[in-house]
Parts: sequence; C-alpha cells; structure tokens
Amino acid sequence: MNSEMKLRFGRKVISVEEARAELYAYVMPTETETVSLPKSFGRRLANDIYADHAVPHFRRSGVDGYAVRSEDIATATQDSPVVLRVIERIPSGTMPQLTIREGTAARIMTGAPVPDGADAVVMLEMTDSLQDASVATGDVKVRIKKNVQAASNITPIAGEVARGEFVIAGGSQIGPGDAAILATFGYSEVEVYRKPKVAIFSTGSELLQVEQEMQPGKIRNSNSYMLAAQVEAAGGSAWIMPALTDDPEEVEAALAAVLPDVDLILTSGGVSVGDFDVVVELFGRFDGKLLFNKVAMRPGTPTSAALWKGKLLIALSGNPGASFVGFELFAKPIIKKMLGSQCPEAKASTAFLDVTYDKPSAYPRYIRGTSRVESGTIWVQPAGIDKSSIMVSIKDADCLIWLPPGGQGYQRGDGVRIYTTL
Ligand SMILES: Nc1nc2c(c(=O)[nH]1)N[C@H]1C(S)=C(S)[C@@H](COP(=O)(O)OP(=O)(O)OC[C@H]3O[C@@H](n4cnc5c(N)ncnc54)[C@H](O)[C@@H]3O)O[C@H]1N2
Ligand code: MOO
Ligand SMILES: [Mg+2]
Repeated sequence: MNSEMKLRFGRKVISVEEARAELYAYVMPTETETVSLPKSFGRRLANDIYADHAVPHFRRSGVDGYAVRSEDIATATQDSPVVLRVIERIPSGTMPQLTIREGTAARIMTGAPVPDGADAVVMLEMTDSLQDASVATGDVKVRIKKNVQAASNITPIAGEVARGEFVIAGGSQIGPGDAAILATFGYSEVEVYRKPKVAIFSTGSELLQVEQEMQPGKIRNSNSYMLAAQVEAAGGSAWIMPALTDDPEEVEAALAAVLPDVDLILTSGGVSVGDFDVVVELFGRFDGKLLFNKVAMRPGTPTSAALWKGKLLIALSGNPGASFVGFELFAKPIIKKMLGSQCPEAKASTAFLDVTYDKPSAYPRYIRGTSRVESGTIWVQPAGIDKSSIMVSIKDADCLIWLPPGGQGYQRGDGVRIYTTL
C-alpha cells in the first residue's frame, strides 16, 4: 500500500472524546478587542469581572411608603394606628437630609436611600396621610396602620453584591443579565475575545454556486452556507471560500493560501474512499500532521483533522447530515474554546424517545433530533429521514440524540441522552 492508500483504507478509529482531546491540545484563545457595551451582546468576555462598588451602595427602599423606626410602630394596627410626624420627602436619586428620631418618619420612594435612624419602610397602602404628604415641611402627619419588623422593605448595603466580589467569569457569553451587570459597574466598553475567523471550503466537482443554473448531475453547494450559519451561531466569523473541484493540487494551494489569515479551516467532502476524495489525497501529500481520520460515530465516521502550519483543519464528510453533526461535535467546541468558553461542549439532558428506533449501530449514533416538551418531560424523535445524505430535515433539528453502540434498537419511551444544538 502506498501512503495515500494507507490513509484511505488503513484508518485507525478513535472515539469522539479522543478526537476532541486531539483537537483541544492545539486550541489557543484568540486575542481580545474592545467593543461598546451594546456591541458586546453575544460575545465572550475576555476578563473576570469584579464589583468595584457594593450593590446597593446605600440602604435601598424596596417600596413606596414611609421610612420609620420599627419600635415606634410596634403597636400599630388597623384599629389602633400610630401617628408619626413626616419630616422629609425622599425621591429616588437624592440623599436624605434628616435623621429619623422617635415619633418621626420620612416619605420615601422605591429605590431611594433609607435615612439614618430608620430601620424599616412601611408600604404606602398601610398608611393614611393626614395632610398633603407632598408638602415636605410643616406639620405633615401620617397614620401607620400596621407594624412591620425591623429591616422590612430595606435592602442592606451590599445586599446583592459586596465590593470586590467576583461577578462574571471571563469566557462567559454576554447575555441580558451580564449586560445589566456590566452597565451597573460602568463598562461602557467591554473587552471581548476576537471572533475566530473560520474559512469554509466545500470540495466536489459536482458543486454549483448558489447563483448558478441547475445542470445535469450537479447540485448547488449547500454545506458551505449551512456551516457558515453554524460558525456564526457558535460565535465565529465565517469566510465562505469558493468551492473546490476534485483536483488535489488546487485544494492544497487554496487551503495553504488562506491558512495564515484564519484561525480554523473547515472542509466538507472528499474524506471517504472514493476515487476523487481529495482531502484524503491532501493528507497523503501535505507537510502537516494528521490528527485522526476515522471517528467512532455515525454519521460522519470518516471525519478527519490535521494540524497544518500551526492551524487546525477539520475535514467534515460531504454528506450534509454528517457535515452538520461533525461541526456540532468538533468545530463548535473549538470555536467556543478559542473564545475562552470554560464549557465548550453541548449541554446534555435526558429525554424519552417518541418513536421506535430499531437500527443498531457498531458506533455511537448522533441522530439529528426534534424535541418537544410535554408536562415537563422532553420527548425526541429523529428529524426526518435519519440518513446522512438527507439535507432538508436539518432545519428541524434542535438536538442530537445519542444512542450507544450495539443493542437491539430502542423502543418508544426509552430514556436517551440528547445534546442541544441550538
Ligand atoms: N465505499 C464506501 N463509500 C462510502 C463510505 C464508505 O465507508 N465506503 N462512507 C460513506 C459515508 S458514511 C460518508 S459520510 C460519505 C463521505 O463522503 P465524503 O466526505 O467523501 O464526501 P463526498 O464524497 O465529497 O460527498 C458525499 C455526498 O455529499 C454531497 N456533498 C458534498 N459536498 C456538498 C456540499 N458542499 N453541499 C451539498 N452536498 C454536498 C456529495 O454530492 C455527495 O452526495 O461517503 C460515503 N461513501
Ligand atoms: O459517516 Mo457517513 O456520515 O455515516 O454517511
Ligand atoms: Mg466521497
């Protein structure tokens, strides 16, 4: 066997986990860049974020009402209210000027600082104003009709977060809650990881460009666009390259030319045992390091990967279903790791099979699945026909149904593991 035949037929199969570990060994986070806060949504934070002030940084009223000394109103009931003198009105955003002493209260708004001396706030609904309480001076009185415990309706200083506390981990994807925290601590600009640039090459002399007229025996290149959408969803920046014909020299030259400018190369097609499977030929002639060329999984068994001039190259099967699954299992976690993610792999949950699936497999299966939730339970079934050549049902997949190898197939109602792909 010459070296190319060895690659084509003499493949060593490794597990999905081993294949990922091979890839992870070469993943470096991208550099960071600074963007405005609104532009940071969905990006990944470059640094850990610590609170540079307490939240709240003043004793905060949780209601509109009256700041009081709880001991003054200990006996207050509907039938036997306690009357207090109102010495001040405290809108949110202003500091109280006076201290609450025995027999006095301050009218206070939600979110306003509680004045010194007060240890509780009584809701407005539990009071009656005896005069117009909008007059902050003079002999304004309030009738308190309910006693409240000390500390009621007051969030203490640092009740949410203490000064110096760790609040968001670097590598987190910036969601609505993170945006609120970043705004709270004054981050009008945010340091995030640069989006990894991912070049996408589809191979195959049968491929037409999207805008081309259909021709006998040809198909339009759909994988490049599917993969580009997956890259962008994972947080990367997709570079769709012109599709390559089954000419190994052309493929080698095109990939080598783009390598210096990208963080990752994805190819689709040409990894099986066919006469024109050019990516196999490339791996037989290039000066890079082949990491693996067969993975114990279906679909996508011939998925391969290499390290070439310091960059990772993931060669996905051309079958659309296998390309989609291979991306989710290998390329997506790599892109997320480049973005500093601490947990780059898809979230696993348990679901029940909605249909009988009686195709046992020598390798673990990752079936494109459609899930639904009924009374808090997740039910899954294959999205359309479960063949890796099927393209049209990928749009219905929101998870991968993992089925272990061997067995006699699976019955409706069997518990299975699923990995979320959305
Ligand atoms: N004798 C064997 N034949 C095959 C085997 C095998 O073990 N022995 N494995 C099968 C499996 S499994 C897969 S997966 C495919 C892998 O094929 P390749 O990665 O070499 O991909 P191609 O041959 O280039 O294409 C396969 C299929 O996908 C279509 N395709 C390719 N690129 C695109 C694209 N950009 N957009 C849309 N569709 C695309 C292509 O036209 C073919 O129909 O090999 C099996 N064969
Ligand atoms: O490895 Mo293939 O993707 O099963 O059809
Ligand atoms: Mg092929």
